[in-house]
Formats: sequence, structure tokens, C-alpha cells
Amino acid sequence: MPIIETEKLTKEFKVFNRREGLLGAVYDLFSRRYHTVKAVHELDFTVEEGEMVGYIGANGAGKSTTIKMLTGILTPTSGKVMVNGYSPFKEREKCTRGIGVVFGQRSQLWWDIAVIESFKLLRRIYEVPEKAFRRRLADFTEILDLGPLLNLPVRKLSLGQRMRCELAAALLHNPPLLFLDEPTIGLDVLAKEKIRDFLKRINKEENTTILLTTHDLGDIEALCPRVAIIDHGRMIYDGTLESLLKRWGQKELEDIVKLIYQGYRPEGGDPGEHQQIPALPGINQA
Ligand SMILES: Nc1ncnc2c1ncn2[C@@H]1O[C@H](COP(=O)(O)OP(=O)(O)OP(=O)(O)O)[C@@H](O)[C@H]1O
Repeated sequence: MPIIETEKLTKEFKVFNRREGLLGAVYDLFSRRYHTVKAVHELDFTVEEGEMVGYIGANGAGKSTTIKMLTGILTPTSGKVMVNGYSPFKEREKCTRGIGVVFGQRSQLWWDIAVIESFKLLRRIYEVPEKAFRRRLADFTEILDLGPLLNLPVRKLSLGQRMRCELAAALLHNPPLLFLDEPTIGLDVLAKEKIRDFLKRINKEENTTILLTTHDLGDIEALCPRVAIIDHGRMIYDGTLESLLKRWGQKELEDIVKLIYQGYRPEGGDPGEHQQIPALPGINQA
């Protein structure tokens, strides 16, 4: 059974059109006008256990909205979604127990208390047995070098230090599925390398499935054999990184991504059909 399965998953937002100026604000009080934003459109996406998938797209493409639906934060407008065998928004608690989430821009740790106290609180929330918790904590402390950080309040940690703690926090309950949203944002090269090595290790040793959203294509190249590209809410590529590079006759993922973000579309194709993008006209296929 796939660990993530979506069928025609769609999310629309109704957005209020504000009129300009004071007079506009007065008009708005009496007649409101809206338009609809299709953030995610009929997404068919399947991830098998143990995969590491890079989920990429330009700003506003629909990545966060997808992740929010997969983690139960947002309710879809239509379509189906199953994560770990549960509906994330209907069975949110059960679903949450089987996932770990790291948002690079936000923290799941309590800002003013020591890191170890946050970990202990998370242990209680996820009902992790004491023995299993101690064992995992010892492993993470060693691999991620958390020893000197455990007794510091989170607000005193550097970004790189905090990200290592966030990863440990997301994995303390040993979830089979980990969602990562910009996990290396703002980190220096060595800190990035440490995080990437750790992710490879948990994927290999524990078969943890990882869905990685990032604008850092180095993360994708280092970690993800499979790439899914979303553009204006539609999946326009889902396949191996290798075949993406071959099909476009390019060596660098960055070059392909730039072309896609600049608006190149497959000739005569419907990008909503989950198809792979052919080579650009004029560019030799590998
Ligand atoms: N709560 C909301 N209300 C209205 N529109 C929204 C809301 N959340 C997202 N959108 C819109 O949905 C679209 C997709 O947004 P989303 O945040 O999923 O993009 P993203 O790919 O994660 O972008 P980024 O890389 O900038 O984080 C955008 O047009 C955005 O403005």
C-alpha cells in the first residue's frame, strides 16, 4: 500500500478583492467581491514506503498547500487523500502519529524552555514509551551532535543548531513518513551537509519515507532519486531525476527548473495529465 496517495486532489481559496482607498473600503462594507485561486488542481500523486521524493515548484506553485492537505492542516476542496492509510483531515490524530514534520521557517519546539524539555513534552504527546524515547534520544544526540544543546532554551540556538533539534523532535516518535519544508534554508554548507547525511541515514536504516519541499536544488540532487514538479497547482512532471535531466538534454537541474519557472509548457499537452515534459525544442536529447 502506498504511504501517500492522492486522486484529483484540489484546493481552492476564495479571496476577497479589496477595493482601493477609503471610499473603496466603504464600498467593501456593503458589497464584497471575491475571486477563486486554484492553489492545487486535480493532483494525482503516489509515494511508496521508503522513497525520498523532492517536491518542487516556483513561489506560489502550490507546494505548501499540498503539504498542508497531506498533514491535515487544510481540508481539500475536492478529491481524495490518504496518508499512512488515514484521511489526514478526517482522522487527523491517527494520521499525525505516523508523520513527522519540519518547517524550516517555523519551530515545533517551545521557544523559552530547554530543548530536552521540549523533547520530553513531545514524548508525552506522542505517547512514546520511556525506553524507546531514551534509545532514540541517545542515537540522535550522537548522530546530530546534540549533547551541548539539550539544556539550552531554543531561543539561544543558532539556526543550524535549531534545525538539528527540529529534526530530532520530528523523529522521536519514529514516524514512517517525514515531511520537510525548506529544512536547510539559511544554513551554511557544513550544516547542510550534516542534515543531508542524517536524512540519508534515517532513510537507509529505518526506511523512513521523505517528502522534501525546497528551493535548494542541491538538497534535491543530494537526496531525491525522484522529483515531482508542480506549476500553477498542476503536477507537470513526476519521475526520476535522472530521466528529467536526460529528457531535457541538460546537465543541471537548475537549468531545467529555470526554464519551467519561466513558463515553458509541453507542446499541445495538458500538464494536468501528470505527464512528463518532453525535451525543449532546439535542445538535443541525451
Ligand atoms: N490561505 C490562503 N488564502 C488564499 N490564497 C492562498 C492561501 N494560501 C495559499 N494561497 C495561494 O495559493 C497559491 C499556492 O500557494 P502555496 O503557499 O501553496 O505556494 P508554494 O508553492 O508553497 O509557494 P512558496 O514557494 O512561495 O512557499 C498561491 O497563489 C497563494 O497565494
